[in-house]
Amino acid sequence: MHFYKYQGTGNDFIIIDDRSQTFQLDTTAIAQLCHRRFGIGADGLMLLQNETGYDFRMVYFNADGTEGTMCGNGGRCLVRFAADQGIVTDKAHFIAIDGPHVAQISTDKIALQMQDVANIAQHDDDYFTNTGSPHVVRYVQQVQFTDVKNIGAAIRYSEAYLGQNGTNVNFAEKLDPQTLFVRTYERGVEDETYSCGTGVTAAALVSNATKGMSSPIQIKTLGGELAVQFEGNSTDGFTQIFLIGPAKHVFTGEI
Ligand SMILES: N[C@H](CCC[C@H](N)C(=O)O)C(=O)O
Repeated sequence: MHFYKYQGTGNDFIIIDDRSQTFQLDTTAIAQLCHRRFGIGADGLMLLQNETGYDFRMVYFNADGTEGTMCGNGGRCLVRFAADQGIVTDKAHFIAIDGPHVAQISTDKIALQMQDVANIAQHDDDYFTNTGSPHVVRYVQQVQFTDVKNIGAAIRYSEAYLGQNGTNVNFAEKLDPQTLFVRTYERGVEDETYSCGTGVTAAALVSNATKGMSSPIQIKTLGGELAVQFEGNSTDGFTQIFLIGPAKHVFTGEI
């Protein structure tokens, strides 16, 4: 089986061209491929499939082999892959688990439109929203010293979020009026990743609602820089949300 490895701000993915729709691996086999010691190593695995009326369909599996909800960095990487394969040129229109998406393609960046976000909930000092995947946003003083893995896991498995199969957890620090530093514990990877697209999108929208930050918001992650652009506000809802940043081919291989 031929595979491609891509990364977007250090969130890394195995991509398989499944336009022939012959992919058959089960949860255990996908988890094995994503394993960093026994496999290729990745935060997730994606399939690019054909879909009538769209340029392609995005199918996304987490590193544990389970099918995930929307993945923003994965979406950006799959758009870059589609461009590299000649499936799209400067624009992409695809369908993912949370519905249709458009993306604009340039040499160094992919700007991916995310689903509209109607509301943000507050749970004690934390905020919760769904940007295609469920996300908690917690503000901390010095995010570089936060124990993301252990505190993230405690929130992810806490009673409050069991109902929606757990949640991803973002720790955010406002660095200046336009910039956030965000670190994310990812459900399905069950560890911190270098960056999470739906997560930084959630952190940006929550920061508009609670910290008065306006669009575009620059985001620093362990894997690099992203930007989130949007219209609207938490009262009327957010629309025209774009996640913008680099997405790159790393290598190609054969299993
Ligand atoms: N890394 C992804 C999010 C994956 C969400 C997944 N962990 C889940 O909750 O199913 C991103 O860039 O948006």
